[in-house]
Amino acid sequence: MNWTDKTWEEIKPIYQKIIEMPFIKELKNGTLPLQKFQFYMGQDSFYLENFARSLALISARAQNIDHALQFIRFAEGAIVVEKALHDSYFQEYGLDNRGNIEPTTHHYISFLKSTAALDQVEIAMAAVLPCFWIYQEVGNYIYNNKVDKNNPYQNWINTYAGDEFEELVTKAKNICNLVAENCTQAQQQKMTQAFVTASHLEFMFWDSAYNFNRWSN
Ligand SMILES: Cc1ncc(C[n+]2csc(CCO)c2C)c(N)n1
Repeated sequence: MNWTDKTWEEIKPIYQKIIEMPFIKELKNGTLPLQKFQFYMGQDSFYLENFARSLALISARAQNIDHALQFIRFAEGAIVVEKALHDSYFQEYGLDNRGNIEPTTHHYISFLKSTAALDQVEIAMAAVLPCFWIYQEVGNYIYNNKVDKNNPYQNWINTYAGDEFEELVTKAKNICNLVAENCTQAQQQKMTQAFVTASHLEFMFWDSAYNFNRWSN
């Protein structure tokens, strides 16, 4: 079994918890209160900016020039998604500014940036993979189980459904499998641990938006 298939097995319980969480259920049904989505969008703007910085760092540290090219393209993609938030979705969903970096966002972006800067680059590649892969799975889940044609969040949901995004995720997975082949068992385990941590943080990111977790409430 390749590294990605093995690793997905590890996070299946986390993924299941994500699919069942109220944020995702209500996003799928179109009943998510607007304020919770606004909180999420504001935090996601910080996340995307710093996710892109982490990807650019990974690109700079990648040993293989094709991987460097791919990661710098991922970084560009994340900045483009952030710009789409600021330039169109903020207005569409009535948000005038992104607010402050709240605890879970702070935790997640600190984890990504420190991993990208200080850990072995293969571990950093594993740490950013759940961002792609979980969104693809959740996007497909929402798309395949949609209930209401007039979901107010449909435009945003569409960002993560579709073939173009799927291609991106396949590229990210393939790179992880290729680099894992040249890692020792111990290094592969560290890659898996980074993937699991990021998956927990993906759960927390939605959960914290649903509960408006702030430094001070
Ligand atoms: C907390 C959080 N995690 C993952 C994504 C998804 N995502 C953001 S950018 C990108 C790839 C673009 O190169 C993907 C898949 C998100 N929006 N917010």
